[in-house]
Amino acid sequence: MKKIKKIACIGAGYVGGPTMSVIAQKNVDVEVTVVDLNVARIAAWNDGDLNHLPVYEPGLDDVIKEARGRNLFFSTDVDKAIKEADMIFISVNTPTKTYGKGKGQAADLKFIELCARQIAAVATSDKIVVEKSTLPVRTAEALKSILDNTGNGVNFDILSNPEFLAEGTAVSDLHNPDRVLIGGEDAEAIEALVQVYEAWVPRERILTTNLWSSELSKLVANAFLAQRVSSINAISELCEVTGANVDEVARAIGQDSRIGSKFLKASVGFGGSCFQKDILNLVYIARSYNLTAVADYWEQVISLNDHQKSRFAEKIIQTMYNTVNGKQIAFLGWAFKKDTNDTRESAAIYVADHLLDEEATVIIYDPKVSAEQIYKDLDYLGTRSAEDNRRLVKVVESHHDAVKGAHAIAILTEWDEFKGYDWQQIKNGMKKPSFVFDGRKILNKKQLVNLGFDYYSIGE
Ligand SMILES: NC(=O)C1=CN([C@@H]2O[C@H](COP(=O)(O)OP(=O)(O)OC[C@H]3O[C@@H](n4cnc5c(N)ncnc54)[C@H](O)[C@@H]3O)[C@@H](O)[C@H]2O)C=CC1
Ligand SMILES: O=C(O)[C@H]1O[C@H](OP(=O)(O)OP(=O)(O)OC[C@H]2O[C@@H](n3ccc(=O)[nH]c3=O)[C@H](O)[C@@H]2O)[C@H](O)[C@@H](O)[C@@H]1O
Repeated sequence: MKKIKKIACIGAGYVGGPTMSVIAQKNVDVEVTVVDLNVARIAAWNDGDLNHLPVYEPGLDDVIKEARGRNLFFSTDVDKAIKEADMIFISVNTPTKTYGKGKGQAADLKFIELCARQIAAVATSDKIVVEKSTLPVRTAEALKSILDNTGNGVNFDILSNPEFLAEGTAVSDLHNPDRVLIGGEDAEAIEALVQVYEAWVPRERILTTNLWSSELSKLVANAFLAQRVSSINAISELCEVTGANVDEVARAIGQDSRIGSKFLKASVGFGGSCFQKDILNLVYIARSYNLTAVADYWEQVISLNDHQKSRFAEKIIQTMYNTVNGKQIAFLGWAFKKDTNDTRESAAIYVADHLLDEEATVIIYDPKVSAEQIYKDLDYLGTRSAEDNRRLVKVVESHHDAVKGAHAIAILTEWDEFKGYDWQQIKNGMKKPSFVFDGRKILNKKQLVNLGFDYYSIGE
């Protein structure tokens, strides 16, 4: 059995960076090199100041401190890393297509294909190629075809090893995964990857399947998780009109061990780079096999999520006497969830866009997201000019500056620090009546009502 000595990973993003760091941390005798075309990103991974890492994840700095320079390296020299490695992870982005056939639904595989072509062109020895990115089922077939037809006669084994980490808890998810999934055809290649994970993951948690089950399971896992959020969010609207409380309903149903208590927190809507993208991908695959009922079923998870985001924005407008024009609305949080600086598909972007259409002034504070990123997110929508976004939106460095003189506060991310603020002091500095719209259900309703806030929380 061949023991892996050198690993390369193409793509130093939210998955490639943390995943490879932990693999290196736990496999001291394996040299791990993470490569990326993005020079600034690699420079940030190599930065001596660990506060400058390109990905913010609790605990990641300690892992990097331990492994970087020992057996973990970050580089822009993709060819060299490919050439030297026995095993190559592909962890590049697979966004939703924005053009051509499948636009708005299918996964854009151009980055994956580029990696395959580069591996094929450069490799001079046998490689195990591991799909770490989330991919449509049967992508391995395409990869194999590119590698075998343009390669230098070397042997490529393809494995699927989707990643299940969640952002904000990436390091603990990687240290202690519910399961590791490996799909493949070649027993030796599978065993080589099993050995890498066995350095810290108990063998019974490493599942091996055929390639197609592994690729599909990743899309299905995300679809089921997102479906739970949309299901509870659908119930949150029903709670608001019936007098039920969605947290109480979630607790009551979650105690049923068949239902389970996790992922039942009603919110302003799910975000993140993957849930929507992966469901759209699943829908596209189902449609391409003419499975209309299956596609329609999963598409509803996204429709409900869109509804939840716009419903929250509408609630703010209606409650504030049907106009927010010129009113100052403080946003606490911009990231798609707490403990990450990632803003991709964050509900905050869409809620802000809706309010800006009504000419509200939005003042944003997020502990980890930069002003540059926030403007980039809004400009990307193309709803209004960059100039108008800067006229209507201010990004501030402290929550004090966001809430001072505000007509309303909207909670868009569940950062823990928001709970500990001096809400009496906040109230004193706000316009009256002072509204709070809690899109994350993190504040103490009784306390806020006692302080005289007009408090709205989803699902109550
Ligand atoms: N973000 C997450 O929490 C999770 C993401 N995934 C999946 O993992 C994959 C990667 O996601 P992220 O890490 O979030 O993406 P990302 O966008 O943060 O990172 C991808 C990186 O790949 C680089 N890249 C693209 N093409 C390249 C090439 N030809 N050569 C070298 N570098 C190249 C990009 O410059 C970028 O830095 C996606 O398929 C995603 O669906 C899976 C589980 C969790
Ligand atoms: O493929 C991926 O990218 C990853 O997608 C999700 O991870 P992530 O998006 O990082 O974060 P989650 O904790 O799943 O949250 C997703 C969104 O749902 C929201 N959410 C989650 C749970 C909940 O009960 N309610 C709720 O509104 C979160 O606030 C967030 O906006 C999955 O949980 C990971 O297993 C998967 O690897």
